[in-house]
Amino acid sequence: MKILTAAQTHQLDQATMQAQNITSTELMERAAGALAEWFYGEFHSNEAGEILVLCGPGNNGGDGLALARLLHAAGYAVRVALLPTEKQSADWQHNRQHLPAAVPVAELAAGALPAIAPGALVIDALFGTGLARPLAGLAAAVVAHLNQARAHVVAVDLPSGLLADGPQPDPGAPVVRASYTLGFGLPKLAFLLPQNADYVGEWHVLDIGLDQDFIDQAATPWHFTQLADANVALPRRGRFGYKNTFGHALLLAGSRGKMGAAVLSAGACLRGGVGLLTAHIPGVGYDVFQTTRPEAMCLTDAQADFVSELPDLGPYQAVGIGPGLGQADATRAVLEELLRTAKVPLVIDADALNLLGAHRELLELLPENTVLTPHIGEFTRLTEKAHDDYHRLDLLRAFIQKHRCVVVLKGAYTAVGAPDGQVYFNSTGNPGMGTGGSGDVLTGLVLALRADQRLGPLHATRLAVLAHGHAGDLAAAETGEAGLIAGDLVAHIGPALQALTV
Ligand SMILES: NC(=O)C1=CN([C@@H]2O[C@H](COP(=O)(O)OP(=O)(O)OC[C@H]3O[C@@H](n4cnc5c(N)ncnc54)[C@H](OP(=O)(O)O)[C@@H]3O)[C@@H](O)[C@H]2O)[C@H](O)CC1
Ligand SMILES: [K+]
Repeated sequence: MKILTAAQTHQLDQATMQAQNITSTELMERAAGALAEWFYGEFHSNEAGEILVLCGPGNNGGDGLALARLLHAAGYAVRVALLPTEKQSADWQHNRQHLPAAVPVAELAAGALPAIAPGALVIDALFGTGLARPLAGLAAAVVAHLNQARAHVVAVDLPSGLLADGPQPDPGAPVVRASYTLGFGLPKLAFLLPQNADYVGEWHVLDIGLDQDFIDQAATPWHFTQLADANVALPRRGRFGYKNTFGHALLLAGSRGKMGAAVLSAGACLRGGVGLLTAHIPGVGYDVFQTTRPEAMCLTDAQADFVSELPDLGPYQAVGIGPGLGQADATRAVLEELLRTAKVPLVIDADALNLLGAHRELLELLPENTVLTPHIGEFTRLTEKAHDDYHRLDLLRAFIQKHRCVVVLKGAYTAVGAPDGQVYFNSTGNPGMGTGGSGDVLTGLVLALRADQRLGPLHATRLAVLAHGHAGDLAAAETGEAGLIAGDLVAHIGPALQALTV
């Protein structure tokens, strides 16, 4: 699914009207209908209490007026408060005229803002994608008043005051803190960034039949990967597939006290469908590794406590390095030798990323399409401290294009960046996955899919991220989010991949 800018969204509206030969009023009616359907499912008219609809002067306010009419017709108690302005959009006027007289309407005024009881339902239809500048004056006062009220706010299209696609020009200007945000057609970039989470709340995208041809042709670096995405499905295993098709992977992992990372990562690689797995680990880990992962082969390093040797890479179709590795100088040398000599896909995580961050000259050695899987802290060590989430995305795009690699920037909506600068946000996963070892599991899964000879680098990585999150969702359904541990992720990789197989 693509993510478009506010400007592209306006063009998409126009293209939809043209292609489907409908008026903007009809499109607004569809939007309001979709909003109302969501409401019927979420809040029963007997329990909703009186719903306050705050309407701005543009089409966002028009959506609010149309929704107020539909909710009133469906038996909800509704009142409307209008932001006074000199001009209103044509569809606003149409929907104002069609609002039944039985719905109370008031104009918002500075000294007389409407009383909002705690827990009341409020629909925020003040501003959407037409926001042209930070909120000030009466509009800002209304939003501040609303945020203080501790109401349940449902934002239409965007929380008012928030830009769809870029940072706030005035961080001091107020933005509605919504419990729910209901967008149309496609998610917005703003929905996916942690800095906006308190404004956006739980978001949903409602289908209003927007023109697919326009969407297909629209240029954007931003995408949203969902379970149903055909581009990231796992091909079924042919009856005559054999171990070589699925590859022989090498995993360099573990150090004294961190052998669990190697065990978890190896487990994920095996459950990810790799043909064969060999782990190269420090001597200290031999017993624990062979006992817990009898399906894998095991090479032990001359050093007991850390990895100091690179084995012959001849037999392998992909190499992963990093989980639990430590940052010994001899380990840095192994990483350097790997980068200089590997002819097969590489997956780099955890302490191997920290070594890259501490020795940035090594970044020049990264083979094309190497997969790096940093969390935000590790990414900062590779680049610089971002001043906000949008800046971090700029840094991500600059990094992937410069180094021609695939970066998995881990977070609530993990972003997979490709060497051509395209970025794919992941939709699966839950907060229970913020637990030790979760990243090691992802590394093992990416490694398995990079070893799979049927998948390209981006396909393998996006699929691994999607399946990892889905495994987390399947696991959390059994354990709850708090009880989720990384081993549960490993146990659910099989069913998660099964669900993604075509
Ligand atoms: N496909 C869709 O997404 C559909 C979206 N719809 C809805 O339409 C809005 C976008 O409507 P638009 O009229 O373009 O914009 P807004 O309603 O968000 O706001 C425009 C008006 O607000 C004024 N404005 C802008 N910024 C400020 C501000 N900081 N303070 C005060 N006033 C502001 C602006 O006035 P100008 O002076 O800038 O001209 C406009 O009056 C979208 O979000 C959806 O909700 C359609 O209903 C259906 C399809
Ligand atoms: K809004």
